[in-house]
Amino acid sequence: MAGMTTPAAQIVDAAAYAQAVEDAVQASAAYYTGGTSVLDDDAYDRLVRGIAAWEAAHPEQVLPDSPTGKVAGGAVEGDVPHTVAMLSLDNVFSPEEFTAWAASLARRVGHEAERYSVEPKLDGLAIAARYTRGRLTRLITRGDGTAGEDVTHAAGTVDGLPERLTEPVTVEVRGEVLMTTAQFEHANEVRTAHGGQPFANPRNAAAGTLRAKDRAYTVPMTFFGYGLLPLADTEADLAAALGEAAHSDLMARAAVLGVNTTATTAVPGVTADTVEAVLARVREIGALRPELPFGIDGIVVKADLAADQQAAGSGTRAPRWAIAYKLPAVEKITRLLEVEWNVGRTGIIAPRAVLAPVEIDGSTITYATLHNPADITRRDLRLGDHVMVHRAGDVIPRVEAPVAHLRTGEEQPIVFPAVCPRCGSAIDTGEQRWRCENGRNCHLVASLSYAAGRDQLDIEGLGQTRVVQLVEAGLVADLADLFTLTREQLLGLDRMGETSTDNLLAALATAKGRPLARVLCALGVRGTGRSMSRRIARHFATMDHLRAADAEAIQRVDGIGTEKAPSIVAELAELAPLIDKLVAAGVNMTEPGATPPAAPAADEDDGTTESAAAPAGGPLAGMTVVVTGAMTGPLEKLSRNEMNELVERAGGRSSSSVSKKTSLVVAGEGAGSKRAKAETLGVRLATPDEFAVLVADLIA
Ligand SMILES: NC(=O)c1ccc[n+]([C@@H]2O[C@H](COP(=O)([O-])OP(=O)(O)OC[C@H]3O[C@@H](n4cnc5c(N)ncnc54)[C@H](O)[C@@H]3O)[C@@H](O)[C@H]2O)c1
Ligand SMILES: [Zn+2]
Repeated sequence: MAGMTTPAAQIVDAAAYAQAVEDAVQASAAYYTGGTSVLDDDAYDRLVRGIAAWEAAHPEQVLPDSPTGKVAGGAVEGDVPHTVAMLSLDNVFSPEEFTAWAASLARRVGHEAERYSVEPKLDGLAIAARYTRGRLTRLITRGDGTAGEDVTHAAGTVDGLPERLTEPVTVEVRGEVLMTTAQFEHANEVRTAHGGQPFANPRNAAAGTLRAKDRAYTVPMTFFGYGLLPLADTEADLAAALGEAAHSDLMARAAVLGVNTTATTAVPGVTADTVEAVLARVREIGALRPELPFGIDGIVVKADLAADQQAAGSGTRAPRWAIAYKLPAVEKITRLLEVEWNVGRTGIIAPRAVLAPVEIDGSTITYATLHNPADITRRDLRLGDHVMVHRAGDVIPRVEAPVAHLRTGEEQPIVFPAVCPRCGSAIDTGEQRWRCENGRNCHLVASLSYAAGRDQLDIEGLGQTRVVQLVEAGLVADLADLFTLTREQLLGLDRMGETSTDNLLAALATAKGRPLARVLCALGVRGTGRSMSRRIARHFATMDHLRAADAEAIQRVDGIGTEKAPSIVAELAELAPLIDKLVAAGVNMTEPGATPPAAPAADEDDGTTESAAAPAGGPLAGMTVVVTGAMTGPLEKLSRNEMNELVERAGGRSSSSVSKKTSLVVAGEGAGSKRAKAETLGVRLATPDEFAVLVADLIA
């Protein structure tokens, strides 16, 4: 995440400068008040950088309305004066820029900052909550920094901002009001049900909702505190204590008072003693960002000690003792050109948005997921809409919502298919995700290619082209047909010589002996992927035991809940004829090394029985292992899936994320954030070679 400072907009003359100032002020006003800016953050930042560059070259022409150097770009006002100014933050975009900032802070303070506090930069809006003798009496927005707007009407709709503190103290709590992803989805659902336009993203939704009065409905938001300070009538001892406390102590104090803080999240505020430690934490928070249930746009680093903060002081726009380390923007506005309906290997018909190409965090995005038809309706999307597109990490990009006030009236409704776009069969619309009634047979090529893939039955020589050939020749109508192919049938195909025929037959014979976990995965039971298939196979040991299980018994498998269990039962029922056919063709239906679960005793029906199938011993017994980076040495040829299988064969549990519960991280070359996280958490690390020694008996 180095050096992605937004390039400046090019401003060529005074007229363009004046226009840019007007545009920026307008966008800012919309952004902070109603949540309807026509610019995404990147476009806004580019504009402001262009304005700043022009002003640096033409200092005598700076317009009084210019957004530079002002809180909220000077675009908002308020009438409730703040006790202490509520400022913005300056930004850095790279480790180098952060290091330079830390050095400049050291020069101001006279020594290096004693300690830093490192917190996520929550992407909502700042608010001051005043408590009088423990009761919430006033809510005020940041406004222009000196005075804000009274939004006390929102009290009671913000989770984490209690109406009463646990102690009868008089204090001001500052923090961010935002909508979690779930709250945002809910807000748009409620809003569109009331005939309103959906909000483009959670931040806009929070801004619009906080200021709205007298709405027919309320939608919840969430508060995270990041400041605690005295008010004019705060008791003197408490006022003095708050003024001298380190930021980290104030946060602990806020939590004790009952205020929500980042301590409750996957990215709690921490302290760090050195610039290196700060940067390590920045990397960790950046890596966790795609998984967080709320938006963050960076990391805030503060001098932790009150003395250091006082020595550094504040400017008019931002304090000098804190800095925002910005992460790349994950949202851009672009146009929705078309919606495609694609049939997947299990017959699911999924809508996909075709977008005007847009660059987000270094990648050009042209497609985004639209989930399902109900989701399209809920978001009130139309063809031709400007849409906010979200993309974080490796997660598939998604359309958040239309930027509804940019509509021209030319937008067209999205037409849902009446029949399967692939085979013309009827569509089962009974569930959120629509499905072709032809099921797995609709897109047979996709389902067979998947089943033959490396992490499933691993049938060498059976690539997509060959699958198409077999299907078109009418030799294969389902997965089981593969295993009854004859030499003559194969030799009759184009480009199939003696050697390739023998090789394919040998590969099919090998595939018949794969463990149950691989067979389950190849069947493509909806709602189960590779690791879930392994857990199910280990738990039940044989297909017969699995097929005999009801929803309750399936719920005993780690990670299967009340929702998933019945759908797995239904899937297995649907697959029964195919499974019978596979058995008849001689395909293995057992999991080596696993033992079937004992019938539950009459007195233990609490559903918490541990899997009896896990091998009792093994070199990794009781350990949770994460594999990251490229494998080398004896493990070089193993895919990530095969590494996870190896971990489980050795009695361990494989996991993809590092936490305090992780026992071991196998870190190969190129391991990044997971290794960093293991190091900060003190989790044991092993190289691929060291790990190979540990499990030597299993890889012979
Ligand atoms: N799209 C638009 O039209 C538009 C218009 C104006 C501004 N913006 C965006 O807003 C940003 C600038 O806004 P800003 O002045 O609010 O500043 P900022 O968002 O860069 O930083 C200051 C704010 O960070 C927040 N914050 C979150 N977590 C915090 C923590 N742990 N500690 C302290 N503060 C924390 C506070 O609300 C604080 O006011 C830019 O990124 C810009 O792109 C966009
Ligand atoms: Zn179909």
